[in-house]
Amino acid sequence: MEIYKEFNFEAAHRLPNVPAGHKCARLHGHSFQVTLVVSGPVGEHSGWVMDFGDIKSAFKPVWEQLDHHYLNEIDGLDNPTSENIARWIWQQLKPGLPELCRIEIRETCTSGCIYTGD
Ligand SMILES: Nc1nc2c(c(=O)[nH]1)N=C([C@H](O)[C@H](O)COP(=O)(O)OP(=O)(O)OP(=O)(O)O)CN2
Ligand SMILES: [Zn+2]
Repeated sequence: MEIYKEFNFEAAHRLPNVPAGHKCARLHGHSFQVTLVVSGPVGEHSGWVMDFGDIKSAFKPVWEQLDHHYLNEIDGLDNPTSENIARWIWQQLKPGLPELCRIEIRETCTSGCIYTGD
């Protein structure tokens, strides 16, 4: 079964590799939304795949690096597209949360990406 936990972080970024004149080359900010999906069997006694609180605890040190930061300054995020943010979060989180199976990033109400670690 899959379970998920949703998070928000506020951050600024600019995209350095967009074509000349692209609006996203300018410094701007988003209220990013992150959904972390974890997969596993439902425990016979616990009745859950994992405590939602354990997902929150695992993400906390990663979230602290992102929230109210200028993403381009973070090591590994010099081109902070949604896709690269998802991959970066995956790299930070997967070793300590092996049950992680999907990350969804929403940059705006209409834009985002889904990453499954491929
Ligand atoms: N594949 C990607 N495309 C774009 C990314 C990205 O991370 N991956 N990022 C941006 C910008 O950061 C931009 O802030 C968000 O893009 P966009 O959806 O164009 O934002 P709008 O709110 O202006 O969208 P509208 O629906 O057109 O109002 C750009 N592209
Ligand atoms: Zn943006």
